[in-house]
Amino acid sequence: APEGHGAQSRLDVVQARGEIRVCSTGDYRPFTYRDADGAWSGIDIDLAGDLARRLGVRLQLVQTTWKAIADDVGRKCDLAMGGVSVTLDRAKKGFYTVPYLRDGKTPITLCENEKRFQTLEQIDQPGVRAIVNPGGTNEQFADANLKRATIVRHPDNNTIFAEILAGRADLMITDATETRWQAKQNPRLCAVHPDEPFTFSEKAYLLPRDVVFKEWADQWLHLALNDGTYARIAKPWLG
Ligand SMILES: O=C(O)C(=O)C[C@]1(C(=O)O)C=C[C@@H](O)C=C1
Repeated sequence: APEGHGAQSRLDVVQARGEIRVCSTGDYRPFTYRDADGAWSGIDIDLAGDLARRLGVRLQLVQTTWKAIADDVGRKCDLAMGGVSVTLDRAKKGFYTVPYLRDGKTPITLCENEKRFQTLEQIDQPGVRAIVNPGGTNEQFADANLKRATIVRHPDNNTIFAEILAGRADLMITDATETRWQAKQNPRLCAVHPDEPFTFSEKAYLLPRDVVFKEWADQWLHLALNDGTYARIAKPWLG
């Protein structure tokens, strides 16, 4: 049957096409990164490779943004991978696989300021500049929790940490996994209590509303989590 046939699962569409299209933002290390030459890397890029291999199709990565990601799934691509948090709003538009990683929001700041920004009350003060990337759960968290501090919206998540290093922002509140990675790359940046973040969240892959496709993706991810594939792929990124 041709692509788009109503009763057909996307699982069949992808196999008939011989290619799976995976949306990713490419701006969120260590999950997904796209360099200036367009080359992709990251935990979820490697896992997308494993998924395609085990499904027996080619992998095509498709550029998306945090604002557009939930709408692009099912239109521009078959699923989205790359540090996507489970949110109940996105779950109204699509399905998620089982989760594969636990995370939560925590601050990252210059090491010399680490003691000043331990609690939300310390951070939410006049004169404190909290920088945030728009479109995802970081912005939602900042809008919901920062009433007195200044929220600096910075469109490019790849240069956001340089803004803190340059002194144009005091801190960012983002996922603990990202704060650990960025602090490792930049010795002047410190992750603030990344093992005790302010929130609980989980990472999973976002799919269209298609139970047959979700069933296969869940079985693949469950297997990868339990047969050593996930551990092997995540090790160089998560340490
Ligand atoms: O929106 C999500 O699901 C994310 O987890 C992505 C998100 C965000 O929350 O904005 C998380 C951390 C990165 O700094 C960039 C994007």
